[in-house]
Amino acid sequence: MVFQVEPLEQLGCNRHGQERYKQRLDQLMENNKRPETGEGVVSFPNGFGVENARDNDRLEGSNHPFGKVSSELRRSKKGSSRNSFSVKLGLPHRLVEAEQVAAGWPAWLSSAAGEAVHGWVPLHADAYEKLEKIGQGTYSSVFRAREVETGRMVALKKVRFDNFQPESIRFMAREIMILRRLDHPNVMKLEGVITSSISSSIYLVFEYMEHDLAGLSSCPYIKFTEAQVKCYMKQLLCGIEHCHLRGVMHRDIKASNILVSDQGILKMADFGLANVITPKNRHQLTSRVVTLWYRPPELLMGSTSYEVSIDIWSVGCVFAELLMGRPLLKGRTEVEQLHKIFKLCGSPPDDYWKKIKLPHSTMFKPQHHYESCLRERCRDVTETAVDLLETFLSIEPHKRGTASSALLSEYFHTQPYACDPSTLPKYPPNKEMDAKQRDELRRKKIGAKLRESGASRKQKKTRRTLQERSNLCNTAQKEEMPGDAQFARKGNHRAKEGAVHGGYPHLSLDTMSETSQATATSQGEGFTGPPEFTASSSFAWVKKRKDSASTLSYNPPSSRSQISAVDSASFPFSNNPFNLTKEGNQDASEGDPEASNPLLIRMIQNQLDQQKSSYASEQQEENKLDPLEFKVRKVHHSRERSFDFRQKPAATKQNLDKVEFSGPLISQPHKIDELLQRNENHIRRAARRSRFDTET
Ligand SMILES: Nc1ncnc2c1ncn2[C@@H]1O[C@H](COP(=O)(O)OP(=O)(O)OP(=O)(O)O)[C@@H](O)[C@H]1O
Repeated sequence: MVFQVEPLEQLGCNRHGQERYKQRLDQLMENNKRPETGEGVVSFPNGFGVENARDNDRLEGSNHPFGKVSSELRRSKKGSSRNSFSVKLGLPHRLVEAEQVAAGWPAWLSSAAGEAVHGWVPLHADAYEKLEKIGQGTYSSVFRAREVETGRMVALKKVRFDNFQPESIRFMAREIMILRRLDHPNVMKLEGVITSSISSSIYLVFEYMEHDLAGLSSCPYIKFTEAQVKCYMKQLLCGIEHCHLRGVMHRDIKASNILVSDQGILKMADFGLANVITPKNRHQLTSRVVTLWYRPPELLMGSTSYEVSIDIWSVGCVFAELLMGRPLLKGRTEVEQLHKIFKLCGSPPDDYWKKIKLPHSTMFKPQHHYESCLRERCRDVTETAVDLLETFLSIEPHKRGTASSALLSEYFHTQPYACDPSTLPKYPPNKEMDAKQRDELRRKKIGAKLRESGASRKQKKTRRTLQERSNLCNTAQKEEMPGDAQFARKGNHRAKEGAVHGGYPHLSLDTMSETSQATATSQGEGFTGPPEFTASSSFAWVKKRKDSASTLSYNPPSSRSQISAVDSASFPFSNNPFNLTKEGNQDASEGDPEASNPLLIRMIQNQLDQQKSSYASEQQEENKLDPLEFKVRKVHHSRERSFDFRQKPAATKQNLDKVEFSGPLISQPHKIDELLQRNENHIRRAARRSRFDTET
């Protein structure tokens, strides 16, 4: 039997992984000695990670410890992409699966995403001591852990699966494959994958990073010097340059996805939305990528044929955040985001609108031309920095330059130069999550002050009532589930997590009073999104929701909706069929004109519909080209995205299941968010279905 394996350097294994891998190979060779010679046979295909002829040549000629690349096998790579894994290995798919299962991979993983773990052996959970939770993403929870053997800290990203649907497994597989393709000091390295043949979960193992740029830049007592900003930007651009040169578009660059170690080393993380583009595989892409505040105008206008320049726009937003200490463009909806962009960067000239071939683009053309006010807004920033920022934030993608050209810009070649990462201060733990926690504490303090002053006697009464009910329900819970201590513990644990999340308090009965009050007092800049109702709270929630629903309903901060109303009202569209001017919306002066104009809602719906169909066609197109391109893209709406309707009380879910194509006049400003969110959920579901239809 011939075992085809990847050269270790292509696999990106760490030292321990490599040792384990070698041991495994020895074992395989031992078990498969040729009877006549007693020799084990291992050869190298041109497998995953070998991207070009230079790599192949290097490998073919090399005296690799395990053998040589077979040219024949390299040629066989041209087989159909769906079967490429087996073809590459020169083995029937079943045998490859069997081999992976023998190596310790669960069968479900091997059959759905064998290519991602090809050549690796799983790491063992008992090699790590899991510590506290340090991050929460849409599809994952991240934990700090200690490698038992070395005491080294690592981050374990636990990936959530949707009932083991192959698509959600492959979704994770794509992230793994992209991470394995990258190898750069400023890109997070995947060290291995923890799973076992009996386990139903998967952990990705990464080097532990103490901070992220969102947490650091929002910290009130941290003000970066110019040399420090240059140091971070230089590292970020080097990481991005590497990704782009390897054909990887990140598609979710934002301050919280840029991690920084205590040694000042910056690494790009979270490749969950990344995609590989090569001149050969140019196909339609989805425009529903990149977190709203960092999303470039062409995506907001529905482009499906964008390039790596979308990442450069996001880099510009991160750059501004580092310079100013707060996010630059904080839109609540796509329309508002685009409006903010035009107001800041200037609206594009007429010939831009003629040239661009974007669906509905003329709908977004402002009636009045906006001059850029970026320089005015960056009054305290040096000339070279604004020049670079202006380049990054060019409305026209080709004017943004590249990561390489940015690294050559004046900014990095004038004093003060970028400082050395090792000279950066050692900050206390500061992640986006910590910033949220700070926000939450601040809100609680304000709430406490209000209570003390007796200003919110009514609130106090409700809280007391809720607390009493909560106690009652806790008793009921205990009574109904005798001995189910684990359940109760889990509930408490989730509640604690909720408190840590700041903006997304998980409601469970024992914290209900606290979180509802936090929601009620969460006004002002710290808009962090509506509360999330967890499964752990559903038991008591079902019992009590009638009574407490009014207290627990979500009210977005009034200040934000006011800002939005002012901004949007002053944003006249040229093709103004909706009369979206200040005057035209005077009736709705209390709310967001977007929210109060059913025609605009329809316009947004049109855009969403269009995106939905382009998304579906992208999926079909991607499925044709690469069987592993399958995932439902995460729809990022900055902090709104934890709004999970599935976990809403049943009574409201019914209503929420309806799609509103042309809703009635909506008076509350926050309704537009719900409407958009609801429609997006429908789009996601529809896209999932369409992908399933294509796959089955
Ligand atoms: N290597 C690491 N070291 C320390 N913290 C990490 C590491 N990787 C991730 N985190 C933390 O966990 C959070 C979530 O991780 P990540 O962004 O990879 O997950 P995700 O599910 O893809 O999230 P999102 O929904 O934001 O895209 C990060 O914002 C970060 O704070």
